[in-house]
Amino acid sequence: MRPEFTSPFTEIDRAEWARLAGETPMPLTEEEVDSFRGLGEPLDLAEVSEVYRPLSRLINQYAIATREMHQRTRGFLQRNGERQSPFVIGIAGSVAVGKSTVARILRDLLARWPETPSVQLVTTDGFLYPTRELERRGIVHRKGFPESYDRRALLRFVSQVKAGVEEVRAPVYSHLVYDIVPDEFTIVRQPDILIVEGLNVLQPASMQHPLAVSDLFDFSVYVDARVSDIQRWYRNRFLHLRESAFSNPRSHFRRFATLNDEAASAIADEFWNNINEPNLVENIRPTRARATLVLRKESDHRVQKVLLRKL
Ligand SMILES: Nc1ncnc2c1ncn2[C@@H]1O[C@H](COP(=O)(O)OP(=O)(O)O)[C@@H](O)[C@H]1O
Ligand SMILES: CC(C)(COP(=O)(O)O)[C@@H](O)C(=O)NCCC(=O)O
Repeated sequence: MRPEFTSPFTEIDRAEWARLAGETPMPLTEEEVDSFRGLGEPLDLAEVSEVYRPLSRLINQYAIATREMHQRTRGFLQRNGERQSPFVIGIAGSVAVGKSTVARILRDLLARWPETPSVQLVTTDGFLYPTRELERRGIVHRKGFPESYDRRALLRFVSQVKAGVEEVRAPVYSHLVYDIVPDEFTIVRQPDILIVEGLNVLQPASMQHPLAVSDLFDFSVYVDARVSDIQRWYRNRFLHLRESAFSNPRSHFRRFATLNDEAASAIADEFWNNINEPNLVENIRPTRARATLVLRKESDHRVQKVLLRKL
């Protein structure tokens, strides 16, 4: 008889999860929470305290345990002088699900633990091919799909940080001009924790790419929500961006700044239906089961359920 399929995750509801913060202090002020909040997200102190404080405690436990495992391995190899390699966290999920907010909160909370004062955050958009190269490959309308990234460069970058290279540079993407910024870099200098945030960070290895960046993660988070909710968040954010980013004369989307709600919603839905939802369904969501932990958001953006990998 075939064994029953069992979920690799333990499910924890919000109330139980909130209790798991234990004695972890709640160090953030209202102003700090404001500064992490993404456009259109109702993040507040209660959300940080009940969802992200327990998560920061759990990741701290993983970081301590991983450090000990590395020490034991170095002891076994009789290479005790070697440097401790950073703990690497991946954060995945759809466009407009709020990954950047989760990443910014974790960067701040994790840096408050005495074991990991230096936490650096990098988003994978810097590893998108520049528009010129997307054009050459005929994939301009596939931005955000796995093939639109220089996966080798991303893997090289994370490998070098993990190997303890003193200074490693990541290219920078501008949402405003919708392209890579020439000669601008984020410099990563031997952090205790590196957070890598992006749509496709949990993609598995393949014949063509035998090692994936996800193979270098010590912990990963998938930010999850219903597709219909994410579409609504995407549309609302697009409407909001008309008054801010799109009004900037340098914005790639400046032609949308003067559209009324109806016309702008139609454009947002077109982007969603042609690019972002297919990418979510075909590439991103299938990687959810590979995460260490899934944060499940309800339609008000609040996390109501946490899934933690048990196998
Ligand atoms: N067209 C745009 N112009 C300016 N900022 C944008 C644009 N699209 C997205 N952003 C910003 O870029 C960041 C990343 O967005 P996204 O990739 O959708 O991930 P997420 O919403 O999961 O953080 C967010 O802070 C978002 O507000
Ligand atoms: C830049 C992105 C591909 C996300 O990059 P990430 O940092 O998640 O790798 C995405 O936010 C985006 O702009 N997608 C293009 C389609 C759109 O504008 O909706």
